[in-house]
Amino acid sequence: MLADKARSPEPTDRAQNFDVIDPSDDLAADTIVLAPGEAKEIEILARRISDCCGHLPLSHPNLIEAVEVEAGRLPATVASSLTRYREYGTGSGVLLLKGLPVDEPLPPTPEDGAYAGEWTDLAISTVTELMVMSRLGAVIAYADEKAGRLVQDVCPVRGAETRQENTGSSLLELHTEDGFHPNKPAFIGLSCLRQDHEGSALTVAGSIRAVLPDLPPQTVEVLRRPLFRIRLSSSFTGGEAPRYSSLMPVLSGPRDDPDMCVDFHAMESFDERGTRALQLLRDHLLQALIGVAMEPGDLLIVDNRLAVHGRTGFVPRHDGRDRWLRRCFAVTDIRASRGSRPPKSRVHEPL
Ligand SMILES: O=C(O)CCC(=O)C(=O)O
Ligand SMILES: [Fe+2]
Repeated sequence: MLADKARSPEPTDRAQNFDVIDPSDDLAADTIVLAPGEAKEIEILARRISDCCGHLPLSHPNLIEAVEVEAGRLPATVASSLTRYREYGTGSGVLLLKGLPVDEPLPPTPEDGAYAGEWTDLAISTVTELMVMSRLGAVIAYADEKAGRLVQDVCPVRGAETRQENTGSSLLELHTEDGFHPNKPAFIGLSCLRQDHEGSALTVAGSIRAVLPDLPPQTVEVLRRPLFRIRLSSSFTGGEAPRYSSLMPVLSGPRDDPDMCVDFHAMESFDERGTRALQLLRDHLLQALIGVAMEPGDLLIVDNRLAVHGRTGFVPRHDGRDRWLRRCFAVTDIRASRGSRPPKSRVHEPL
């Protein structure tokens, strides 16, 4: 549903909010709400993994294998919705699972953006996310980013408020995750451990499927040309001199159901038509954004080939109870990246 233009935020609000958001209606078709009994079943699977493999690091191949075996035992409703999502995607480009089991009591939200305890302290949510993502592909990470952790913390860090990274708390611009990476994730899982204090932060997403019919044909033609490049995220370069992807198109693949790779903060075109086409694509995506106020037990899975995502701004308090999501990536072809990973490792070597 489109927001009333008359209610569009004033320019000063733009640092915190996207113009068009409807948090509720549009996502109902792409939301699975688990019954308490199903959550319990998943919790039992997760405990089984922490019992057998709690002594292993999370990225150990034996642990990943055990996760994939248990993922085969997920409740049928969850498993079949994940199979359908993997095969066909959704119009919104996301799937939202609600009511997943969570760890209790929860430790304080990490102050520095990375949980310092053992993964077994958060065994239920960690293994649950890994099992779900394993039904969509092979879970992977990047050594360059977040210390190569398979399940990463997403929480506000003092001093990083305005950074275009998930450690920030002002508006996070729409982006394909790691769009500059030759082996970018196909799916991103964002699970919620703790909501922001005001319950106002929305994870937003916009799908090419939602906007393609309305994009002018000449804009689509420009977006299909390799006129664009993406600056590597500062989480990859660690603040060193900027590095860029090679030139790429924004849209690729079949004309009636293309893939999209775009980043409205870090992508540029040297061609004026490219710059205009990017702006028009963003305008259309803003009109089609869905927003989710992530609550504990939610897992939002973004199809990174179909949809961009971002986040509205929020105000952290740094009191140990700030917003806390956990992120996990999956690729559909693990063999494709074998040259960039050590043997048996799911963690990509630095770019
Ligand atoms: O904080 C959010 O809701 C999204 C953050 C994000 O884009 C990410 O972690 O990749
Ligand atoms: Fe992201």
